Amino acid sequence: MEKDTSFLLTGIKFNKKRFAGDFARFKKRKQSNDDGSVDDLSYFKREDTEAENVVVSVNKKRKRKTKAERVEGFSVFKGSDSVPVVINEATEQEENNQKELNRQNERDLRLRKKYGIHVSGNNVPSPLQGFAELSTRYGCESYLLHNLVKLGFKEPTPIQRQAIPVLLSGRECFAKAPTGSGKTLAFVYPMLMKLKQPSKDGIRAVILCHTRELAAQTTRECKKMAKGNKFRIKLMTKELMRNTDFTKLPCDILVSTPRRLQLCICKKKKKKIDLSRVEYLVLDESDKLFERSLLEQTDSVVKACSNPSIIRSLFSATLPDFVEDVARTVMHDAVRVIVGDKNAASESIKQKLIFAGSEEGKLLALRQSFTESLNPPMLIFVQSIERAEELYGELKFDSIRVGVIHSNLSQEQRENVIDDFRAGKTWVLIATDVLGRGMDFKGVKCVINYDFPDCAASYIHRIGRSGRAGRIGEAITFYTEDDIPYLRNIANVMIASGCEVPSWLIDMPKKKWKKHYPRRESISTKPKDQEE
Ligand SMILES: Nc1ncnc2c1ncn2[C@@H]1O[C@H](COP(=O)(O)OP(=O)(O)OP(=O)(O)O)[C@@H](O)[C@H]1O
Repeated sequence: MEKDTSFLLTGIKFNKKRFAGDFARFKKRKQSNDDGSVDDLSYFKREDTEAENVVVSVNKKRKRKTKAERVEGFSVFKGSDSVPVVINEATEQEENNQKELNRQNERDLRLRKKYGIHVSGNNVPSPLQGFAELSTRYGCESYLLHNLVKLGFKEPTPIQRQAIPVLLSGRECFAKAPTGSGKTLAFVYPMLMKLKQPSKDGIRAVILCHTRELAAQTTRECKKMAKGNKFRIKLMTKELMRNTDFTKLPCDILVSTPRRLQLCICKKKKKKIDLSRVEYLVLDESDKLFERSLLEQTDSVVKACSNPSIIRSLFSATLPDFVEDVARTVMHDAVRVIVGDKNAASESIKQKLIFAGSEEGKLLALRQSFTESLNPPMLIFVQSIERAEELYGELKFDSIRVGVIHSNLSQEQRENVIDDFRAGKTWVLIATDVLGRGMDFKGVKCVINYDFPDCAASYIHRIGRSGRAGRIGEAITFYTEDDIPYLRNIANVMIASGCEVPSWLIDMPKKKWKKHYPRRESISTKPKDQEE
């Protein structure tokens, strides 16, 4: 990674667009300084006079009251000492404004408390009371409101209530909200509102997702929300990468993985992608994008988005301290929005831990749970590609419609597996962590962590594939002797999400959780001497 990335530098550039008022004042001072004209002096004089008048207005307040007459809302002063009239009016106005501001602040506090929204930052915009405010407060176009109705969304979710106004007011934002709580809409909707119309100015918005599957899903969601407008919303596919002259690509919003976009940034001069006009950049699953495996690629993209007025936002269901630190240092006047407890999973998921003893025990427990109550669609997570194939090999001969997905499959195979699962052709999908984040399979009722997750964040995201959009979900996590030292970390998440946890688990010593991928015996019911 380069040392002085623009991600670091753009954070401290002066945003002329956002601070247009200040910029104009500054420019005026500077101009007058340059030519030393009278304008220069009058600028300061005007300020001085105002200050003087404020003092006068305070001193003469009582006197003026008796001399004032009200004519259609204007105060008219008789006599020569009527100069401070405007100031007095202004003071009253200021007091009223302050009172209204206080009332608004109280309303905001109540609303935030009701929905578990925590914010920090300067002058955080009020949360939305309902979707109707998008129109009354922000002049949202009717096609967008119409799309909300078509999608059946009646009320904004807590993250939408707060993050949408933040982004609409042109502020950068880093946000954490539970899995399945509608973060996609929280960043896509304000983006569409701000972009207003398609334009020929090149790519104006970029959404980065950590996997192709999530990028494809986000593109689809984006198109659904933009229906009725002619925005060109493109998914960066292999084909697009290979065959496109990006200088001619009609595109308003681009959704991509960091890897693919980085390759297009590095292309030969003529055909390389230009991100210098990007006005909105979203890093979805931002903590994943900042992990070592993706950091360099993510950084290249952020750096290429060099527009000084860019609005960047980071979203995830987990927000580790290091991401907060990055956000605080590099983002400009950002607002932090946290919904719920910082280390909690979605509260609509019933979480269970099952001691399986050994690897063999896990397979028995899984088959047992299928015979007792198979509750499809269901996701089963394992820790490696190899183990995903092994488990698939075991289950495909059972009378269950089972599929498997991991990063060794071709893109087409991955797409087919996802389509089959969405269409109900497969009931149980075995997956590695490639599917652990962001994917929205509405009906998933149960997630099984066949292999213990490698960290608390991965646990929160995996089980968050169930219990989405307020639905009830169930998460079962198998553990063996190898996993016991890490149980306490899961217990912490369970407690934070309001689940009951046995007291012996709470009494366990805390262990710093490095990546936990123990070597496990292969998944097989074949007697050991028959294994190849
Ligand atoms: N206001 C709303 N009312 C009802 N459903 C909604 C609303 N907003 C979004 N949804 C639905 O909620 C589901 C989850 O949304 P989304 O995928 O954006 O969640 P997320 O917070 O990004 O989850 P994750 O952290 O797992 O990525 C989707 O099916 C979406 O259509």
